[in-house]
Amino acid sequence: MRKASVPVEEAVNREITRRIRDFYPGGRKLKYQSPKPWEPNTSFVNCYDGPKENVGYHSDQLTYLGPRAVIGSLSLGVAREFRVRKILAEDDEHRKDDGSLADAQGQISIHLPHNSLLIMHAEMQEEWKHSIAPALAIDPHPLAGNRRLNITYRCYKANLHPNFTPKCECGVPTVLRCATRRKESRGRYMWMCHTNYVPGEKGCGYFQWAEFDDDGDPPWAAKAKAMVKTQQEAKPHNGKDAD
Ligand SMILES: O=C(O)CCC(=O)C(=O)O
Ligand SMILES: [Fe+2]
Repeated sequence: MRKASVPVEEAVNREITRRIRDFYPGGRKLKYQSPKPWEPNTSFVNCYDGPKENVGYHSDQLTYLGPRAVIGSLSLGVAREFRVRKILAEDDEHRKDDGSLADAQGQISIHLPHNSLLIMHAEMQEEWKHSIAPALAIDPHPLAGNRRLNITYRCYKANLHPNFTPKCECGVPTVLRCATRRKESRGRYMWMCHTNYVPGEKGCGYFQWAEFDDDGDPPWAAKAKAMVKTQQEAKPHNGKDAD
């Protein structure tokens, strides 16, 4: 996982630069996107054992990643299908008479063969949902058999550690979400009670709009940086001290 993170980091940074240059308005990074090179410090592994195992449509949690997060996603083993669809506001004009949004949401399928890298760029989690569809049939892989392994590389921001983010009335660190439902608030970020998202549990209903500067850092970024630096300096040295 660590070994692969090196070529993944290089490829992702190369593609971020290319995307900004060739596709973003004015050749500039998006508002709230980090201007710094992408450095993954966290990864998650998923194993899909057999064709039926899947993950439904979702966007990834932004709580520790912050706005406009980039995620590198490595596929190993059995080839599977990654699907993406656009998130539309509930009041979007695309809604059909029967209330469905299916047509406008579209659906794009991306084939993910063994050893491929998919990059979820800065607009992905806020504007799109993604899933791994169940497969009707799969071609077994010589090493992995019926399994597909997926490693997502992510960059957790030190200033979004729960030591710094707002806590709700339950006393628990809140989660960061992006508003998608209503046109007027679409694209704004909010801190919300985490328990609201635990099935069967009622949270305290805590809600606060989240503010970020142009580079996606929260208002407490300078304080957080100073505290992280102090903690690092206070840590005992790992190497041997000189005699
Ligand atoms: O398996 C994949 O390619 C996607 C996994 C995923 O969406 C996730 O871990 O959030
Ligand atoms: Fe995901």
